[in-house]
Amino acid sequence: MKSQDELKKEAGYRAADLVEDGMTVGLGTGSTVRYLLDALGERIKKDGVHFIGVPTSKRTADYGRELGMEIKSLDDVDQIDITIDGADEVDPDLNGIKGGGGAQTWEKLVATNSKTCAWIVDESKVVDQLGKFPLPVEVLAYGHKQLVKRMADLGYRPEVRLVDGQPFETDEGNIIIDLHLDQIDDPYALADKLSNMTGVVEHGLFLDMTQTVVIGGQDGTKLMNK
Ligand SMILES: O=C[C@H](O)[C@H](O)[C@H](O)COP(=O)(O)O
Repeated sequence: MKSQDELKKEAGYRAADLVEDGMTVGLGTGSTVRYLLDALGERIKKDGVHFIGVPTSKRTADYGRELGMEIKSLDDVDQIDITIDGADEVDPDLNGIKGGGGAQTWEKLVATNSKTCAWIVDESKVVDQLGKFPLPVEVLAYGHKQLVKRMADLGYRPEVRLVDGQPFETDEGNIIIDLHLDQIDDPYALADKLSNMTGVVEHGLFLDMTQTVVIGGQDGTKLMNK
């Protein structure tokens, strides 16, 4: 039986084949994406493939540069051909939850400016209904305690994400509130509600944003297409 990490690696390496010479590529964030970056780094060294990488976090930008990639900010490119990113949960409609690493705001910005998107996941992340994974919401630090109260009143079971007892800080200097919802019956309605809450920067519901999911599984790597 392969470990979850091996399945992430297989998905990441398979998705690296989606990148073609000369492309501008949105580079996601997380442990699965790290394998994608490794695979792309190998293609740069072995085949001399050249592409421009648009990172979705400082971590990805740093690691991409280390591997010899040309890295540009979203503001310095005209368009992105494909974005490849991880996900925390994916449902049969290819909607998903992202932000387990706190990077969902840049991830959504890069994804919405891409011609096409692909997610790379291990099979444990494919679910019938979204919501078991706590939904990450990036919020401004100022006033976040009031926002936590409002979310609690709405029954969202909010929890400020902590690292070593201190609030986790995103690349934009904001805070993450994780919502322990258990199940999300209407992701579109919830997305609207969260987007309309003052103080919310971006939530981790990614709806109708990806066309392909590359799934690393015990029986091999499979593709789900919209
Ligand atoms: O903020 C982080 C991202 O949305 C990640 O892509 C997501 O959390 C999946 O991460 P991993 O590949 O580490 O499970």
